[in-house]
Amino acid sequence: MGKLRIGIAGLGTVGCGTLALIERNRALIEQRTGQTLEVVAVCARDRARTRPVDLAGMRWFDDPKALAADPGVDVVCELIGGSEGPALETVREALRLGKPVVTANKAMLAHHGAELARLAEQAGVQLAWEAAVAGGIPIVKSLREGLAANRIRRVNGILNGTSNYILTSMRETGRDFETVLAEAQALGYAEADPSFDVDGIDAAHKLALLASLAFGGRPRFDAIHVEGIRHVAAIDIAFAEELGYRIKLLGTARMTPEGLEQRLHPCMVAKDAPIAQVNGVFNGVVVEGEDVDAVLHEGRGAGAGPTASAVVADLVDIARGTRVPTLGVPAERLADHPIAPMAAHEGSYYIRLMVVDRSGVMADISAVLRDHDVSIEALIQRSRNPGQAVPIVLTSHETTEARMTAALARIAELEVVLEQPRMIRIERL
Ligand SMILES: NC(=O)c1ccc[n+]([C@@H]2O[C@H](COP(=O)([O-])OP(=O)(O)OC[C@H]3O[C@@H](n4cnc5c(N)ncnc54)[C@H](O)[C@@H]3O)[C@@H](O)[C@H]2O)c1
Ligand SMILES: N[C@@H](CCO)C(=O)O
Ligand code: NA
Repeated sequence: MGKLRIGIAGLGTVGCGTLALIERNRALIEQRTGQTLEVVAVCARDRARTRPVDLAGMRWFDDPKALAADPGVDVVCELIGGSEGPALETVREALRLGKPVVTANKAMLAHHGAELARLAEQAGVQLAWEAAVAGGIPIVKSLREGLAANRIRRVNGILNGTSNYILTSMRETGRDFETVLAEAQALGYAEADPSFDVDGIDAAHKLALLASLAFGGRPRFDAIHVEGIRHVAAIDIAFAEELGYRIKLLGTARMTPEGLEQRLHPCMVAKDAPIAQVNGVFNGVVVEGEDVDAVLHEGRGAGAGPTASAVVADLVDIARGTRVPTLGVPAERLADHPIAPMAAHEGSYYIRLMVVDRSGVMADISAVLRDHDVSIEALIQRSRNPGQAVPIVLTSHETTEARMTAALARIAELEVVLEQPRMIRIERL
């Protein structure tokens, strides 16, 4: 039986999960590939650390580039993380030496995907990255292979397990943001720097990659409008519930007459929309193809097991000799699409204002909205607390982002408005 000799760089949540899965499903994988997957070399920062896996018989490296260069390693798993530095150097080195690479590193691919795809294709080897987007959901395979016949209309996704876990837990248990974030970190869901999770950066990395697969362009992280969940307050979660919505950190990519629209921000989605039922660490991605129509993908988006499932599936592909262009089209044929400006976005909005409770306030606010041609769909102003701060919540009919942001800037200047207005876009799915 043939043997695939694997080097694993990075022995954290994903690296140890991968080692454990290869060990546990050895016989199954041999049956499916006709090959033995054998981890022969490993690398991490701290050799002395206690780990939940047995490293006996594996060569140890302190330097991941040296692991990549080991002549006894046929395929390199980069499970270190970070868009630059050791992860990127290790992948470049492996590809330069003509070795296939498996990575879970969406940050690196969002910034250097086109260059690395070119290197892999020049070397004639696979650069596989199923684990980088939506953990255990085979979304890369789905878009790149299963839906390859379709012109894609739109991709919508909950792409960060940590922030979905936080939003779900805040809604269901009323616990505060910091407590739930600490729990997600302890469960191995969060990035090394958790602000990547809560500020939307991690999900935007993934959106750039899905948009690349869906529309055949080079990944453009810099072109994404990104907002995280720090400003989503318990009061907004409660008002959303009352209005028939759930708040989700959602990524959207679609082609518009102005160019490729890519945005990643909290959204209100109808409570009964399938994506509104995607809770906790689960991710959900809806791909709309012209021929297939909407395809919903759902599964665990983070954690050792689901992520290792994707890493090992990529190793199975490599053992089988599968050859697919890294980003779905050959690297030299990746397009450079024009980017639709966020100001051109059209949609409905939820607005929350904290105002002084006194007569004439509503008239002032309505006048500004009227002057900016923004029409109100619904309004909630319930509590009476004369002279004190009270919330006013309104939802708008369809308008443009340009009109809404101009109106909000003006509203923020009104003397009766006590805090920065809060705005959450409403997404119709
Ligand atoms: N944790 C998840 O649920 C998850 C899911 C999907 C993708 N990812 C991605 O997988 C990668 C790894 O994530 P993780 O959660 O396992 O991280 P982690 O922090 O648990 O582990 C990182 C590992 O890399 C090692 N490392 C760091 N710098 C190094 C260096 N200079 N040289 C050698 N080793 C070094 C560390 O020692 C550690 O063993 C990241 O790209 C992450 O974005 C993580
Ligand atoms: N930190 C990421 C890991 C999976 O990519 C998340 O929470 O989704
Ligand atoms: Na995946």
